[in-house]
Amino acid sequence: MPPSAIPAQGDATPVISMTGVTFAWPGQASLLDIERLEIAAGERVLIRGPSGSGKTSLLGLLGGVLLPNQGSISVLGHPLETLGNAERDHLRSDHIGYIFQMFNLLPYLSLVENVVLPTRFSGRRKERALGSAPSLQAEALRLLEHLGLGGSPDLLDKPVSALSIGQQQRVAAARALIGAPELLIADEPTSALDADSRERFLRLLFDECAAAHSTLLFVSHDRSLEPLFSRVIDLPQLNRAHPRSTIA
Ligand SMILES: Nc1ncnc2c1ncn2[C@@H]1O[C@H](COP(=O)(O)OP(=O)(O)OP(=O)(O)O)[C@@H](O)[C@H]1O
Repeated sequence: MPPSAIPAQGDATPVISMTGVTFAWPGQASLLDIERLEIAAGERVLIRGPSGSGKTSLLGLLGGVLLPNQGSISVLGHPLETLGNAERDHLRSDHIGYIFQMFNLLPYLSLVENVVLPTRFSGRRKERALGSAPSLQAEALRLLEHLGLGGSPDLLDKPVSALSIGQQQRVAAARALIGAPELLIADEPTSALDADSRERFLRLLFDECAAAHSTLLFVSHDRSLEPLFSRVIDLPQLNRAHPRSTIA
């Protein structure tokens, strides 16, 4: 069954399931050795660990961009190792929204054009976005407004390169959320912000994830964020390749 035909999953199907996964970058020592990890639908999970502990690599594995040396990773009940490259691409674009570390916004596009981008690669997300709004533009504007970028038409006309880091982060969040993907993955998107802005952004993100029924996987080295999440996974503790004691 192609991933675009993945049926709606009940809450009992884990959004992510990893078993016996090992991963090393070519020519390097083992980076990840995870016996078991399961993330249920609706969880708000913080994956914490110091710089270099493998957080971004783990996200690459979960999105099927990297392949494990051993073990099995399932996303929405689909073992990634059973899918070809094109099927993994479909699974990713249809069901996963990303907020990247550096946001990866396209500077020559407007805010709204950046936000609707995932719907150009995923018919499913386009359909879902149009299910709740009269047009993709209207849905993009709704998300931008909910994430605190409404109010000023001047702002919407600016190139994204002229936005502050906090504003770019909100555009990146709206882009990840459009079309209500089941899984939202955020790779340390708040590290450039002060503590108040970080918490404000996270609360908006949580509200939007809840509205879209999206499970949130948020990666950070920042311990102060822990109380905000429903579950905290300490990567060095989970990881047999680099247990806590061996990482400075
Ligand atoms: N593209 C790559 N090619 C080769 N090795 C890499 C690559 N990306 C990461 N690594 C290696 O994997 C290790 C873990 O990197 P990773 O980015 O997964 O950690 P991280 O916990 O996300 O770090 P940070 O918090 O600094 O972003 C790095 O020390 C590096 O040696």
